[in-house]
Amino acid sequence: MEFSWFWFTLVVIVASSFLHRGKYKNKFNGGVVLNFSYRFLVPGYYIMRFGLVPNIIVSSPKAAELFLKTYDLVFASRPPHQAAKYLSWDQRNLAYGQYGPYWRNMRKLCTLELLSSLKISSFQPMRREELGLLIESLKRAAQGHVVVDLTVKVSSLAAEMSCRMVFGKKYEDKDIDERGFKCVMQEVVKLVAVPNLGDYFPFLGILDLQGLTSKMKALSKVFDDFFEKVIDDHVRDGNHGQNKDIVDTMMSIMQTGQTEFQFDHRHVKAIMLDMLGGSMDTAASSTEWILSELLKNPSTMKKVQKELEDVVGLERMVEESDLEQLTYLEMVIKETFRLHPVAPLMLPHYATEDCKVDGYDIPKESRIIINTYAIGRDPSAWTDPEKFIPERFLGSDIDVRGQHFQLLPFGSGRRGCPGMQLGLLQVQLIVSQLVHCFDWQLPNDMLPEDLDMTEEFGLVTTRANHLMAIPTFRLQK
Ligand code: HEM
Repeated sequence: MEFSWFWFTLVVIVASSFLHRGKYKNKFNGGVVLNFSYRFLVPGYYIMRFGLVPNIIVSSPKAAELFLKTYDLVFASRPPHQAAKYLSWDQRNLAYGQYGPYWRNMRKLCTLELLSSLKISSFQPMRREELGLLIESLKRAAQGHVVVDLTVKVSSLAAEMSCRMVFGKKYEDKDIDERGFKCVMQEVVKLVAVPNLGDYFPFLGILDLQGLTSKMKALSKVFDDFFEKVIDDHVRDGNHGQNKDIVDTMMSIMQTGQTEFQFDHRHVKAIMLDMLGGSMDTAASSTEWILSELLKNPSTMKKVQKELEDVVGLERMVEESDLEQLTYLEMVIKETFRLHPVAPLMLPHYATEDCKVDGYDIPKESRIIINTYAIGRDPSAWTDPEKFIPERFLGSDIDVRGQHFQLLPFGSGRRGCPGMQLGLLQVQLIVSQLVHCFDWQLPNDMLPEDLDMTEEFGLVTTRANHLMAIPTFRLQK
């Protein structure tokens, strides 16, 4: 049998959790959870020692509210992390930045300058153009009654939209590395998610037993070279007036020195990776899960299409201005986020001081893992939690913006996703356009109930198998 570092690491970490079991047994109500799959964790909250690091697994809405709202300030940091060190220019980015004045300033800069409503609207023509190109290619597939790999199509669309938003243009795959842009990005997401012995036994970090650090260093060099080239291109081409991409905006900020903190090439590069990492896989995977649920539930698909017919009509394509009227689609999206949160364990939070939560001691330096997958399926919060029922949101005020702790696809509190508005917009737009322009049929006469919904676990949870379907164009023009 082939030796796997992944399983070896998990075994070592679990074994070490046994050794420390006694220490925390009386401190917290859960004892040690031995099942690693986020699917089976029991609602509530548990302490589990991975290596030398205490981990709190939060898997009920009530517990999530305590950690993300009541004591948000104590848990608003990120743990030290090998991947963050090498892949974020020494934690200069937002996603893995430690809580403090630097992170607060950077967060303000991202929210106000890079991800504001104004900035998001400025990319509207680009989104329309990229989606238009996809629709044209699907129309050709529809004419030939060809099976389409929706996983590939949607992830390419998300990647191109992200590149144009961040860099202002599409780079060719070979510009970054012979493996291609998407592949290199996926490697980052994978490396960040792999359990790393160095994170749980810091004294082992230097030995790099799994070879992860050397991979990270190599990848970081690839990104560093590529991002320097992007910066050079922007310096050479000058800024693009009203149509500034994200790099243009950051370069202006850097050149005018308007920040109250140091902001140089390293910061620009770290934020570039955040924006790409934050927007590419999340939007693609959310879209893929929504389409999967619609294909699996044809009556729901019909209702979404009927709503689109009523709001948009069959004479034209969907415009962004139509989206707020698509209330049934909104329920479908919420229901899919509940069952398939794309970041099922979010990003880890970190206790910056000892804290008593609900009467239990949480030691300083604990990692807090919010299990949104378990929360979305918590039977005390949801009736028939395993069933896909968008109508459950009819007349309910539960939304996805972090105020309702039973549904947290974007997190909540200080660390909640700053790209939520953009992410939601992209997902609503792509899904509505695809189901408005086309009827979809599963290949090989597959029945909807036979569609495989197996997940592939990672920082972002994708389908284990690609989603394949045959389109038929349904608009009158
Ligand atoms: C459907 C799309 C998206 C989903 C489901 C999603 C989900 C999330 C989640 C769950 C977190 C972690 C929250 C926490 O740890 O408390 C997060 C953080 C983050 N997201 Fe998103 N996201 C999406 C789109 C985006 C987009 C479009 C961007 C930027 C262009 C983005 C940038 C970020 C960043 C920078 C963070 C780290 C924030 C921090 O640590 O302060 N995300 N996202």
